[in-house]
Amino acid sequence: MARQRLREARRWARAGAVLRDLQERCAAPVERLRQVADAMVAEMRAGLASNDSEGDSGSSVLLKMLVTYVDSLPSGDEKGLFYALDLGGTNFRVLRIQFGGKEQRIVKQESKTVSIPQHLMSRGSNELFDFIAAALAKFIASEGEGFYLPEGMQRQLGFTFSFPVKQNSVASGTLIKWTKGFAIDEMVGKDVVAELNKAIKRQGVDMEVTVLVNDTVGTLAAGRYVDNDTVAAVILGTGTNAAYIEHMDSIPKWCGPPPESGNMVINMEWGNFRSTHLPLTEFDVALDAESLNPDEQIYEKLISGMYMGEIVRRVLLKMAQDASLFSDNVPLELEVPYILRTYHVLMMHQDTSPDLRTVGNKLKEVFRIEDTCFKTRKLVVDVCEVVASRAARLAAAGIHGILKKLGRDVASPDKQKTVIAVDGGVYKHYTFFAQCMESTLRDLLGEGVASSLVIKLAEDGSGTGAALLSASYSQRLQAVDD
Ligand SMILES: Nc1ncnc2c1ncn2[C@@H]1O[C@H](COP(=O)(O)OP(=O)(O)O)[C@@H](O)[C@H]1O
Ligand SMILES: O=P(O)(O)OC[C@H]1O[C@@H](O)[C@H](O)[C@@H](O)[C@@H]1O
Repeated sequence: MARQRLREARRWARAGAVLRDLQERCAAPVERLRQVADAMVAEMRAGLASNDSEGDSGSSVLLKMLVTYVDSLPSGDEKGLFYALDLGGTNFRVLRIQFGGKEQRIVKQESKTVSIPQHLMSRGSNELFDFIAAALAKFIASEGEGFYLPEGMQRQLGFTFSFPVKQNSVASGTLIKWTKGFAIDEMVGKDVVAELNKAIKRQGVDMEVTVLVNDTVGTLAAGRYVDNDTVAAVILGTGTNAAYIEHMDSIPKWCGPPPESGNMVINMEWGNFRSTHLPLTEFDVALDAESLNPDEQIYEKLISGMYMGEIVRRVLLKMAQDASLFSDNVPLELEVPYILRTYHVLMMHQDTSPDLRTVGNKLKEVFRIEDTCFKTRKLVVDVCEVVASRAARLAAAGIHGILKKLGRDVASPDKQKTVIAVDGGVYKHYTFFAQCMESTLRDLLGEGVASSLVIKLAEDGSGTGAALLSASYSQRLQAVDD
């Protein structure tokens, strides 16, 4: 018995050592976050100055700081029926909105979400776009009461594409590289609007793509539609990214006449950020090496939904191997990459039951680990907390970087309000993450400055924003034709 207790004590000591090491390596104190924010600003400047950032995925510049050709955001006067197609990392959505101008704003809106079959993420581009166009055709066929298309008008579509694109105009652009779980090699370098248009034609649908935007740009447009003080948008979903409104005189790589507004929305593609100040662990290094895009999107792999669950799994696997945390043999499912979703992590992390019953159920459901004791469940929660806290704090540092670049990290004499629109399944559903990110931002800014900063959920903003931009740019084209 005594030997058994000794063995037991040693096991817990080893498991505890893995946790303490993780806590040390994931530590993101405020001073380190300030260094991350400063590094983000430096990379923003580099991406705005370097032309090679726009082109190939092999460019030396970390942040592509992509010019979006969106130089003016919705005025609120948008009128008419517009469609949007929002292709994200996990789902895609089709939506239609009847805009009623300044007074009526959004008169009616309908949408349908479709999860993207895993196999379509790595097959041919025709299969992916035919699948999307077929869903779009079906959705258009269900257009009912309350949506009015003027006689002879073609239906118009805003296309939100949540991957890095080199824009050639507001309505066309070529795929620079895939990220998250996509890997359709033959599509890299192709014009994504041309691919969609061909698939729409194959469906016999008469529709024109009037804008191509990143989901951060769509979210920014949607944020601005409800609050004129919106200056940036952040996505914390399957992947992560940010867009913001830059002044033309701060974009050295821009050549040609400046747009009338004097502003340009920049798609930062901040997921590709990296810095020696980022707290990386052996688990992050191994995850990156075994990912679809090794050595890329390092910041994204630390903070977004596709990866948080996988990091937690890797830590639990080490605890199982080094300390026989769950039993003498390692459960087979614990070795399966990406079997643990961020969705599971938030469910376990936010378990308030006295015996952590939800944690026990998730361990059973995902890894077929039965009869865990409270101490084991508590350790699992502690691992979730470390991974989610690091992610949320690093996201706050990124936002602090944008505020610094815009000079909005200091108190303004007129107490100017700054709004940042945020969307994505992690921010929307992972309450602890959102709260930790916002409290970290307050620590970084200080209460004075933080009191004029608003972080606002722009629910499904990327699709709404794409429809809005489709409306505002087609009206702009109309004005030019008249
Ligand atoms: N309750 C939840 N429901 C759906 N996704 C969630 C939830 N909680 C966290 N997530 C995470 O959010 C990500 C999906 O983000 P979302 O913005 O919905 O899709 P997309 O990235 O395709 O735009 C996934 O990585 C998922 O793990
Ligand atoms: O909405 P999602 O799928 O989480 O995408 C967020 C970001 O994911 C990144 O991987 C893409 O490079 C960005 O373009 C995108 O904005």
